Amino acid sequence: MDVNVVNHPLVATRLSVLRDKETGDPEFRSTLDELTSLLVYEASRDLPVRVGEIHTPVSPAEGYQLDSPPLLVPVLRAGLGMADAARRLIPESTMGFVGLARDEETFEPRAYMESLPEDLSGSRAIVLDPMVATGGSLLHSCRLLADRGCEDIMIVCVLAAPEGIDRLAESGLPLTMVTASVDDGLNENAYIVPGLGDAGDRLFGAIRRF
Ligand SMILES: O=P(O)(O)OC[C@H]1O[C@H](OP(=O)(O)OP(=O)(O)O)[C@H](O)[C@@H]1O
Ligand SMILES: O=c1cc[nH]c(=O)[nH]1
Ligand SMILES: [Mg+2]
Repeated sequence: MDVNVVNHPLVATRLSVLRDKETGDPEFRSTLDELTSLLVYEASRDLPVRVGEIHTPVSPAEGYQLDSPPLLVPVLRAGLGMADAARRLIPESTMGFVGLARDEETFEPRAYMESLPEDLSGSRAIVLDPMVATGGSLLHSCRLLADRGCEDIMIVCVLAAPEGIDRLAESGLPLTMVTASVDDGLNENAYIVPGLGDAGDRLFGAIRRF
């Protein structure tokens, strides 16, 4: 699996704000929004374009449109914190949703929602989730897309653990990844180290679900 770790001063500074435990929830939300714009800019670099003629006020010129814009798929909850920025950057996109909550004893994802097009034959998708820890949640999400025929799945995340990357790479699914950092690994609670804590809780508050 191709993993693009975006090496850029603006990415590094925003990631540091997200990592800092002193960063409050409103700043966490706005900084994740900014960082997502930078990551999606990178992720969309190779999207195919169609060339046609447009007219400036002065003369004809070459114009470009995205050819088959991607399906954006935020993984609830935390991926919702990336959804607005991604859609702002690619307004031609459509959006589907997957809802998962990791069982904090087994570390396996529990699915509670999916809203995706039935047929994704030949299409591409950009999956949004700030955290790839064990990789279980992203594996589940990407399988849903591949089972519908999606042939090109790009994961855009903020942090990925090597364990999660290995699991995704071994899946045989058509995946690539854009991330701000590959961190050291997982602790005994399967949290990313050094990480940034629980992204969903920092965006939306801690709630007990099961
Ligand atoms: O790689 P994994 O080990 O599966 O862990 C990563 C998942 O955990 C977090 O979501 P969580 O389950 O906490 O749900 P939330 O976004 O609603 O908080 C995160 O946003 C990922 O979806
Ligand atoms: O470090 C982690 C691991 C899973 N989910 C998170 O939000 N953070
Ligand atoms: Mg969470």
